[in-house]
Amino acid sequence: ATAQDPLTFPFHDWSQQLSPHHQRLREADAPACPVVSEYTGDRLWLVTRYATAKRLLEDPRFSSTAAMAPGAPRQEPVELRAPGTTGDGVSVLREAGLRSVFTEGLGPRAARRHGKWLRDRADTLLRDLDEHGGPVDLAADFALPLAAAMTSRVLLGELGAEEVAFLRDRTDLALQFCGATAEEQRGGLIDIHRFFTAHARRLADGPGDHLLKRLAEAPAKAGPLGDAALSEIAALLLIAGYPTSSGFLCGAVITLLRHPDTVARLHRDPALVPDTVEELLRHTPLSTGAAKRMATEDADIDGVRIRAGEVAMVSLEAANHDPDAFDDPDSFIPERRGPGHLGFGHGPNFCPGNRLARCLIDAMVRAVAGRPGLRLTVEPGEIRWHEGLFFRRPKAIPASW
Ligand code: HEM
Ligand SMILES: CC[C@@H]1NC(=O)[C@H](Cc2c[nH]c3ccccc23)NC1=O
Repeated sequence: ATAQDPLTFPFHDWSQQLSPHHQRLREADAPACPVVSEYTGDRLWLVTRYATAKRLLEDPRFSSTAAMAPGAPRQEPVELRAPGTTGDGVSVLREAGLRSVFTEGLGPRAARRHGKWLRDRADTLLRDLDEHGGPVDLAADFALPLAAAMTSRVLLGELGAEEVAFLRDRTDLALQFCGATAEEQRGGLIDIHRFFTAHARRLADGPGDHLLKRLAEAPAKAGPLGDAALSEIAALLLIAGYPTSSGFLCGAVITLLRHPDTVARLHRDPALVPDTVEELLRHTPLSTGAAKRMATEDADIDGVRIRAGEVAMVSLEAANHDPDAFDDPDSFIPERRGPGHLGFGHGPNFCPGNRLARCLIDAMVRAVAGRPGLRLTVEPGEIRWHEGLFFRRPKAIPASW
């Protein structure tokens, strides 16, 4: 690939097998390589090296908000914004002066508050499967219900099973590279916006102590949140919190079951759980796209000139498998020492849900380690994946004891 004949992006690596392009680009002489969006024709830069990724993500000249603005060069087929919305819930929170309520509601105290019932729920789901016996699908019957329970009780308030199914279907439709027309994808975004226009206030006023309620009740700068802002924020909690945690949890279950020796060690020594959670976040690929930042002025990244208005993307999965940062990167080694992973990004847009996400993954790991002997009943390469999703998710995880 050269600047005259750049690679198209994304690389269509819908399973946990990263595209060989990532390694090729990491080893290329340029720390940022030109790619072209397969869907928009936009020219974009792609960073795959760990060191360059960190420098770019902490550089204030590169803005995530600017990369989301209408008309910005983009990787995705359609702009992630329903008509009549800003499509930028993070800025809606900031302008309402609610960033601190938001990060507090996702912070260590919230993770401790929810940790107990999350562990109980993970354990109950797995125990019921164990007692039921026979082959199980650890996606539909374990990981997805656990991620849905977290999304409902911690983020959005008591969603019914059919509401969860509707929202999962709509986010899958909206957040994919291929598999739907642009019109259908815009329809998915509109359906999500319509759902929260109709239900955000009811959810906020409903039972439970969830983040949407705390945000609706917080004294905001310009008075309490209006319905439009509340529904944008609810859509942000869904889009940022649900396809990510459900896809990641499924992927992490597969990574764990591919390493039964680690599961056996965790059963003997639960002190290894936190390191296992971090190594799952480094090793398990989630996004098939990349974190994007627009240069707000001409900037030089490790010798590559990125001009103002151009968009540079970081493949966090490629960076997390960079051999210059992690020895033997494709091996799953919970005890490994080394730099921090980029599974939650890095810099000003570091995932504000990271504590809660770690708590969810921890609950899953403890439940699986509590019932050793659970194993995949298919080869990892035979697992089928939802093709085209921004956030990888398997169609099923066939397993048995
Ligand atoms: C395993 C689960 C999760 C993973 C792996 C994950 C990972 C990430 C990553 C890598 C980013 C940075 C994207 C970028 O740099 O452009 C991010 C951003 C974000 N995440 Fe998470 N996330 C997870 C769960 C959650 C949850 C449960 C929430 C709760 C609402 C959440 C809320 C957000 C928000 C609001 C942002 C945007 C932050 C900003 O742009 O300033 N995430 N997440
Ligand atoms: C259009 C493609 C889509 N656009 C994004 O900005 C995110 C950035 C990102 C990378 N890993 C994550 C994990 C959780 C939440 C967000 C991200 N990735 C995408 O694939």
